[in-house]
Amino acid sequence: MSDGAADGKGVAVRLDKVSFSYGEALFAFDVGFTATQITAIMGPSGSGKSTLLNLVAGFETPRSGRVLIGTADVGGDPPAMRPVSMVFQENNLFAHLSVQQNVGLGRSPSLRLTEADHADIAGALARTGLAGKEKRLPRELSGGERQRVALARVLVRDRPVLLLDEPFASLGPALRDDMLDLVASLHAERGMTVLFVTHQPQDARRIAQKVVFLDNGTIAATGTSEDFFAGAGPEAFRRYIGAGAGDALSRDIARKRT
Ligand SMILES: Nc1ncnc2c1ncn2[C@@H]1O[C@H](COP(=O)(O)OP(=O)(O)OP(=O)(O)O)[C@@H](O)[C@H]1O
Repeated sequence: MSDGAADGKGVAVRLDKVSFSYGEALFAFDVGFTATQITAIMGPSGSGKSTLLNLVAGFETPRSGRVLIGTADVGGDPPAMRPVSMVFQENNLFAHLSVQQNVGLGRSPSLRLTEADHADIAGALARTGLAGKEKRLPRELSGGERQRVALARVLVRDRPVLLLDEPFASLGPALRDDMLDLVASLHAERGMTVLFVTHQPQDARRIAQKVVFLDNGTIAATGTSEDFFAGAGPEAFRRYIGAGAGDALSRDIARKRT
């Protein structure tokens, strides 16, 4: 792991004048993410949300600029060395490994696990509501349970930065709320810095303190989620979430304040 980014408690993440391209598609990111907060990353399809996460995770390398996690420039570190965990919309698990083994990978890529590791894995499985399902294969789980396994692995990996790339987008609304509440409570316990890509305004409002809004490969606006969802965010953001959604969210906030 890189210097300046201890396990556990979240550390700030900064993309310092980062430029990147996929052929014609250009990206310019200059943005900071506050330590120990949850920031929702929103924006139209193709605006660069996953690209931004991939630059932080190390799956992509900036053409110029620096990626800072804590005080460390991690630009030269491969993904496995970076102090981050990542959960995608799907395919987070190895199909041929049991739940317990998939979680164990968060501690040891070779699955050489100590008694203490096994105890931590059991604790993480219990914490995410998976006790009793240790021996199952991913195909023997529901979509929500598979994402719980991914979150259990995040717990045993215990890195200070968590990257979530639309992890619950394929789940129904009630289950999505359960999963978001689980993320919020894990965040309250561990205090990691969370970058949460979502298209769902209500999901961002439910758990995020900040919003970063992307448009066309750049950071179009940043602010608190309260301001964004109370209508003080930029016009482009209001257009993106739709006037109706914005009004409903404003009413919701007004109700909560009284
Ligand atoms: N591996 C790749 N090779 C070439 N182009 C890519 C690659 N990954 C993404 N792109 C392009 O880069 C742009 C940004 O993609 P990205 O996945 O970051 O957007 P996004 O905001 O996450 O979109 P969505 O909301 O649809 O998931 C898109 O135009 C996309 O086609």
